[in-house]
Amino acid sequence: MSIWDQFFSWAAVPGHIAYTIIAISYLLTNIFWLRLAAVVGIGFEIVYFLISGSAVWPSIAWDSAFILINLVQLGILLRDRFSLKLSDDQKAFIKPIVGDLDKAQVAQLLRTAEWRTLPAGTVMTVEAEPVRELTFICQGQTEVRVKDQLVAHIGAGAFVGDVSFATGVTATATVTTDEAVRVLAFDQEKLKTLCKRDEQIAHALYRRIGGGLADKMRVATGRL
Ligand SMILES: Nc1ncnc2c1ncn2[C@@H]1O[C@@H]2COP(=O)(O)O[C@H]2[C@H]1O
Repeated sequence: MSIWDQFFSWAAVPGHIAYTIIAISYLLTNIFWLRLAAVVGIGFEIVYFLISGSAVWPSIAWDSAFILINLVQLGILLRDRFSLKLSDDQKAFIKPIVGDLDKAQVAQLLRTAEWRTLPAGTVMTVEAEPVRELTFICQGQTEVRVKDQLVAHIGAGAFVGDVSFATGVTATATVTTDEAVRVLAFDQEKLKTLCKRDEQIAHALYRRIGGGLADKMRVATGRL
């Protein structure tokens, strides 16, 4: 049989399906759908090996191992996805941070954080002291003081502690709540560990922090 006859034969159909799905999986950025596509694609590849009469047992054994690895990871992702229980308010608050992360990644991200309501007058960071948390303000207003001078007010949608999180330095300002403030407080250490493990989460978070710092700079220079 010529190469073309082989390529267009019925026996090659599962192979074409397998490699098309695997190629599509390379284009996916959502880890859940990527793994699912990989399992389906590799499954078709095994069928292809079996019906094409060229059962290559070492390849089938390796394919089975790849499917098993992906199924275990899919199980973990599904467990994380189902563990995510958020009110509509909470979903709206975190939307700017999580972007288009998978639900399982959002659940992992939220495991490093705590929802809190801080009463008026709460000191969130003290200038020149270490910062333990990266705090995202969901509702309410805070004041930012440097050397006891008021330099800014920051509110919903902004981070407090972003400079120390990104650079590892002590607090550049003292931040105090002006009123009751609803926050999502991330443990910096846990968050850094998660960012090392998952580049997509790190990318989404640092993009948001970068955008927030640019906004703060624009406000600060606009006042000059
Ligand atoms: N000029 C400013 N405008 C807005 N926010 C600021 C300003 N200076 C400091 N901050 C915030 O105050 C925080 C104090 O802790 P960090 O230095 O980690 O991160 C700082 C910023 O989140």
